[in-house]
Amino acid sequence: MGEYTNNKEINNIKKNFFLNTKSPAFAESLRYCEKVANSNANVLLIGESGTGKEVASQYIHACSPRASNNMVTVNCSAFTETLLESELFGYEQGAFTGALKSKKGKFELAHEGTLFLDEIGDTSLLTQVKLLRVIETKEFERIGSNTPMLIDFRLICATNNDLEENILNNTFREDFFFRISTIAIRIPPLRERKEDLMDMVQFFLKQACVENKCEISYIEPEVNEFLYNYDYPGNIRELKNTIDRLVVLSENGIIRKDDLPILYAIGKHKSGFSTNRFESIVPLKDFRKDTETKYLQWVLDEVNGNVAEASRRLDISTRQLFNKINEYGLQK
Ligand SMILES: Nc1ncnc2c1ncn2[C@@H]1O[C@H](COP(=O)(O)OP(=O)(O)OP(=O)(O)O)[C@@H](O)[C@H]1O
Repeated sequence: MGEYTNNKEINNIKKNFFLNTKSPAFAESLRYCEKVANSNANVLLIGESGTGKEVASQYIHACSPRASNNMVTVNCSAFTETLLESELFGYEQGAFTGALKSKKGKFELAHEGTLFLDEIGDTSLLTQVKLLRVIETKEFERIGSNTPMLIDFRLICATNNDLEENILNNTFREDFFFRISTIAIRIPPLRERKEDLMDMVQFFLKQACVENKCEISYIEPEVNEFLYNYDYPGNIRELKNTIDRLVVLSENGIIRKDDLPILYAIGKHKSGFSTNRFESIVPLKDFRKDTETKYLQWVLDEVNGNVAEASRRLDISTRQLFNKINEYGLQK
C-alpha cells in the first residue's frame, strides 16, 4: 500500500467493516487487494453472494492513488440491456424518446476514479462487446453523440457466476473475460472462514446494539453454538441479518436459544406450503401464478430485496427473476 497506508479512506473502511481477519484465506484476498491497489490493472472479484465483494472493491479503491476521486458502482443485473447502456454511456438530449435532457453516464462520472461493475456475469453479449471496446480504448461516446470522450478509470468487476462455465455456454465472451480479469481475486465464503466467525458475531452485535439503542449482556451458549456451526449460504449478509434479528428479538439484554427456532420456523411457516386446505377450485395456471407470486415475494423479503442472492438460491438466472418481478409486480 506504500504511501497510501493509513489514509482517511482506509481507516474509515477498517472502522465500518470487519477486516481484521484471522482467516488465512481471507487474509490472502486482502493482501491481493492491497497489492493491486497501486496498479491500474483490471480486477475481477469472484465469490458467492454476500461474501463481501463490494466491500473488497471499496477497500481496493481506498488503498489506491485514486482514493480521493469517485468510486462509481453499477449493479449490472439491475437494468435491462438498453437501460444499462444509457446508465453507463450517458446520452444526449433527444437521443431517444424520453431523453429530455442530456445525462452523464457512469463512465464519465468515474473519470480519474474507480468504476465497479457488480454482477458482470449478467450483462448481455452485446453489452460485453460495447464494454470491451471502452475498456480497451478508454474512449466512448454518449448515446446520440459522435464525439468520442477519453476517460481514465480503474475497472473492478465482480461476479458470483462461474464465468468459465458461461463461456462454455456461449453466454459470456472469452475475450471480454480475459480483458476484465487481469487480476482475479477470490473472496472465500464464510463457511471457509470459521476462524473469524465469533469475532464477526461480536462485531455485528456491537453494530446492531448501536442501531437499536440496546445492550446485550448475555447470549445463551446454544446460540453461539448454532452461530458457529451454521453454514451461511448467504455468507456475511446472512450473518449480519441473523444478528440484527436476534438483537431485535432479545429481551432484557439476553439472546436466548428459544429465539433461534422461532427465527428459522418463521421462514418455513410463511412459505405457505404447509397447508393443504384450499378454498375453491381455480384454473391451474391461476393457482400457479398466485403461489409463485407469494413465494417469490417471500424469498425477496427474506434476502432484503437482493435479486442476485434470491436468484442464486432459487437456482434461476437474475434475468429470469427480473422478468418475474416485472410480470407479477413484486416489491424488492
Ligand atoms: N468485511 C465485512 N465487514 C462487515 N460487513 C461486511 C463485510 N463484508 C460484507 N459485509 C456486509 O455483508 C453484506 C454483503 O456484502 P457485499 O455486498 O459486499 O457482498 P457481495 O459479495 O458483493 O454480494 P452480492 O454478490 O450479493 O452483490 C453487506 O451488508 C456488507 O456490508
